[in-house]
Amino acid sequence: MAIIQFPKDFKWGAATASYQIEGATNEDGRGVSIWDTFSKTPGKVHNGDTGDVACDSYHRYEEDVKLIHDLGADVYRFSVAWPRIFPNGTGEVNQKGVDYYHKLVDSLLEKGIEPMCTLYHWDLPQALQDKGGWDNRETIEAFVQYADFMFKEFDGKIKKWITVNEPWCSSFLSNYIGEHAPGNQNLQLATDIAHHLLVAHGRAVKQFRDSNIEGEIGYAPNVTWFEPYSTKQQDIEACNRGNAWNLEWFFDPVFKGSYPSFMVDWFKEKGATPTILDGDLEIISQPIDFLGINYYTGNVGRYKENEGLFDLENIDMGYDKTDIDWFIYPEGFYKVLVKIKDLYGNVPIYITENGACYNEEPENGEVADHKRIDYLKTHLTALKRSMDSGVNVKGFLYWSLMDNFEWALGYSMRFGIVHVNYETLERTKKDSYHWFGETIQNGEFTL
Ligand SMILES: CCOCCOc1ccc(-c2cn(C[C@@H]3NC[C@@H](O)[C@H]3O)nn2)cc1
Repeated sequence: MAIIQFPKDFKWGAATASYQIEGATNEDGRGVSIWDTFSKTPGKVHNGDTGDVACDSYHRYEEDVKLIHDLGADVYRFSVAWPRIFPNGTGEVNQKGVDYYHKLVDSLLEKGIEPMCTLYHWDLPQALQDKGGWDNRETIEAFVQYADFMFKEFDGKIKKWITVNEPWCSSFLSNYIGEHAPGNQNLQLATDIAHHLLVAHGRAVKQFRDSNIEGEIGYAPNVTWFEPYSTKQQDIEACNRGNAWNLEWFFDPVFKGSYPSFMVDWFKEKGATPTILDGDLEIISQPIDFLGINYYTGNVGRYKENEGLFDLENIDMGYDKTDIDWFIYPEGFYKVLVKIKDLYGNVPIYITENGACYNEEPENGEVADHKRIDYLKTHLTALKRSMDSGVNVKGFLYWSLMDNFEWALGYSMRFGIVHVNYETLERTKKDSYHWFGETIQNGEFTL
């Protein structure tokens, strides 16, 4: 039996996001977000689910902070709903929204839990979307105003800031694939939105530096891993393209100040070129203090002409899948982290999301989610392998603290280590919660 041990100063925690857990979408002056609009559009979200109630964390945050404390977490990652602060995206501040986040943050600090705050986790004010959303560069200005307000309002309380969560999801998944809000399907639009999200990130980092705010700032891109089916150059190059859509496309501009040329050429062939203004890449490549990494799944890929955007087909190798139909592929977690180190050096990394979807319900007040424990064991082992290979990982935040609104899949998919009964809103600690808590306490686990 192998023991997997983590450094004594390794930070452990869990993550959530505003639209997925808060509810109270029409309370205390909150403005409408694009996910309120999208979830209320027939056919967009499973079962017509919306975030109107979600986990009702807006009213139950003290109970949730106790769950985080009882877990033994060092850090809690949450996101701020931009429309709670600026209901119209810009202009007048909604003090009741600000007050809510002070109560949440104060409750965390009182229990010795470090808040890690994501500024943009997809709930863009609808008022900004009505003016073009992230396709309109004015939204960048609005984001900088929002970020600047939050930096100064919470200076000294929040010391780990994340500008943008998973820009690939907010650009390509939301505006090319069309599965997330606002649901466009246009590659040029998505490419420009991806660029504007990166500019917004860089502008917020510069504002943070210029304002001498205490703490650290980064962003949290999502990554996946395509392992070439064979050593054939076509398979290797197809997988490189698939990986680069999440990796190099969103990392090169930040760490190298340029887009990856092999992908620029590929997108050009597909009719899409990012609209870059003078100074954009200089702004985007503002140095960051840490990198958030979100990893869930990977797979084996093979070249197939005209398959998808990258002539890349997924091969079903028969790997086990979670209940959201994603392959369980911890090897990919190890490989993508080593590739990040090799490409971008040793920037401090926090795993800001990693988790498994399993939909067990409580029986006699318990949830025997042992497959989620197995997922955690294999992925934490892959993570430690990367650390032993020199990757500078500082912490791990499980996605998610509790079951919540899983975007287009609504409440049908459960990632939580705490079960939520959406009828009663009762929380039930799952077996994985207890296993994770022991791992945090011991700083190790046995494979
Ligand atoms: C090629 C076709 O693809 C169609 C679907 O493509 C994807 C890709 C990725 C996702 C996805 C969902 N999550 C979990 C969330 N991360 C942030 C947090 O809010 C979690 O709820 N991460 N990635 C969904 C769909």
